[in-house]
Amino acid sequence: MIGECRWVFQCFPCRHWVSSPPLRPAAASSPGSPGGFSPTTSPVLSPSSNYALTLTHTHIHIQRFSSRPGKETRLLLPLSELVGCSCPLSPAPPLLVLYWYPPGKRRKGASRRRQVKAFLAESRPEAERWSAAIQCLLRDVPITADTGDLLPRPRRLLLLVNPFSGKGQAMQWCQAYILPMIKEANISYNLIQTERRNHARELVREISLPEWDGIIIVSGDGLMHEVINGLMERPDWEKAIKTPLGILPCGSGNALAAVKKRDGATTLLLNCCFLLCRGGILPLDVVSITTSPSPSKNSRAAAPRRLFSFLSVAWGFVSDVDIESERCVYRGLGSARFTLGTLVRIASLRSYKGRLSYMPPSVVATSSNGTPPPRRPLTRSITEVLDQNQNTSRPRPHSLLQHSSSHSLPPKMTPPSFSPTPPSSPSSSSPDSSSYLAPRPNTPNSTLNSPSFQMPSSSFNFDLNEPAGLKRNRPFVSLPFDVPRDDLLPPLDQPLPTRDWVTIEGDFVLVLALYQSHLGADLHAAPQARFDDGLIHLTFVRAGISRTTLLRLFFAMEKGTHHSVNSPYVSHVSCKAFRLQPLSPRGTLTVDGELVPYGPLQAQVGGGALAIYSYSQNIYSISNQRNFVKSKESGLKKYYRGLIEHNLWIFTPLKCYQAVMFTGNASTCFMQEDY
Ligand SMILES: Nc1ncnc2c1ncn2[C@@H]1O[C@H](COP(=O)(O)OP(=O)(O)OP(=O)(O)O)[C@@H](O)[C@H]1O
Repeated sequence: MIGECRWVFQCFPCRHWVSSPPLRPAAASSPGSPGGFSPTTSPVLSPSSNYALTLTHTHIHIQRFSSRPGKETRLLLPLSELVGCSCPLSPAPPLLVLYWYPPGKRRKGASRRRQVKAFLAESRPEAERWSAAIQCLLRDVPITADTGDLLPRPRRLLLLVNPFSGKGQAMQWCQAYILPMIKEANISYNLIQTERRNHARELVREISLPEWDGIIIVSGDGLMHEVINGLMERPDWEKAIKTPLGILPCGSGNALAAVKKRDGATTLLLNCCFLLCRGGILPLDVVSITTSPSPSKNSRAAAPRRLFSFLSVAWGFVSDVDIESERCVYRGLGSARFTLGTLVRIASLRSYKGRLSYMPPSVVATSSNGTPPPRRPLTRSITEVLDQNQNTSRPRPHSLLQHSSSHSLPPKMTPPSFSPTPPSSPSSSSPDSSSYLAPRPNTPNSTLNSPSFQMPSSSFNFDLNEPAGLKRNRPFVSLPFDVPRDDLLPPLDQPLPTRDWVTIEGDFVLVLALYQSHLGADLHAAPQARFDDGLIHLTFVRAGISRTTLLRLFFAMEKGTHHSVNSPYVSHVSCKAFRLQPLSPRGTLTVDGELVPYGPLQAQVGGGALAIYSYSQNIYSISNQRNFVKSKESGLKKYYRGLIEHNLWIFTPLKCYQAVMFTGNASTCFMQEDY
């Protein structure tokens, strides 16, 4: 690509430039130019401030010449750290202005630092050609002879700002960080402040989507949830859901935007804004959720509700903390509200009766031609296991459903006992029933053999058969448009299939289904999760866990090391679909942190069929690139050698600039006045 444009940008060998006559300083400092250079900030031309610039696919190579031999300096400016460039309009001098955001030093709270470098070109067309070439490289557009004329149009983004998210600083942060960077990246935008709950949802239901290259949520995860559901409520949902969405984190949880624990709030924001400007887009799983009907007098509303989720379903401890800490008194604390809420809830720990069923991923693994393989006949292996169990003198399971009370920790258990046959109905799980399923730690589709799993207290039955639920034959929820059906799930009020499902019943402290790696900026709750891995990552904690272990679990979750917390009460499994049936009369259920009607709920991951595209990028790759540039090898020589050896460096000088570099102060001042 770069090779093609050699003739566009005349190539001068460095020797030629060095011998060229000295530059005239007047043009750059002419008073009254839009740049607004004041006499104090005028660039001072001196032989020591002459630069040669070279553009490659990956870097801008800046060489500073000196009249004293051996005093030349070089700077490699990775394009991956550049947010954009510009060429101020006439009558400003012919400048090439680069907006550079190198990552901060590796210490807590370090942020990208904004640096502006401005170079004076020989003529305006040259400065414009440089600017066009750099913009093309930043947007992965091939450089051609017409590059200057055929620059892709600037991206247009719709920014939706919730002024009340987090500590209520979203608009302030917009002005201070987001809008300046977006302008520097040559992005045009419309900013709308939401006025009420569901405002964003209504907006995205109505807007003309082709006008926008993306919708950016400047808020917490709640607004993202609204936007996704607004898109899914459109008649053209299939196309609408492909609209790139981005989140610039200004909420208190900021799970989707979370990248690194050590990032402070504004650091995270700057990193996300930078990635947004660079436009990396990744697919993101969407999970289809069916909840119980809202408790409403309206009979039409008495059908199960369908909604779409990008982050989590929580029941028990996690949803309690989330909802309780939303009170005004906690709000001002920002993300610390979750820490305080956790401590308060641990002090008064509750447990809830319920039944959790899930379908392990192996059941729906697709064959090479894309069709699901025939389901494995699990019943056979169950029978085998049951036969084995009948021959052993194992104790019978002792259900806790009778003697544990909701909203309180169960009393000390009597030793567990096990029974060989599965329960056929919820009532059969009583201790008096003789039909129990023996725990089967090694059944093929069970995750009981996962390292994190150990047989817990006697409070759970493991059941691959459907525990009969309510058999009312209510018609399934009618959807506004033909949104995709859940192919792995029957309607919520009908029993689950009798095979392929694992069911756990008993007292839970929490059930958390997460499809992203983070539950909050500092809760790395599913470290194995990837944006589009097509999996739901379930964590459930059973009653009986001590407060200390629970606290240890949450502390470990901050670093994502909680899978190594060894407790028989804690389990981590992955699945494609799950159903949760709370049996305690009261409790809270949240989807993406938003309260949903309390009652049975089921979910299925959309996989490739239902994926939104999120403006995000693996930030690690960017930092790795930087590490490579600043690798332990010191000195540019070694770096060049490394690049050449790795075939990454294409040294194609486009133009050796006769340029003036402003001092740090002058260029900063220029940029501030330019806004
Ligand atoms: N102008 C508004 N006034 C009141 N509520 C709003 C407004 N705009 C959006 N909302 C609602 O506020 C709720 C919380 O917003 P959001 O999730 O974005 O912030 P947060 O709760 O601080 O962040 P997080 O979800 O990351 O903890 C959402 O349910 C959203 O629907």
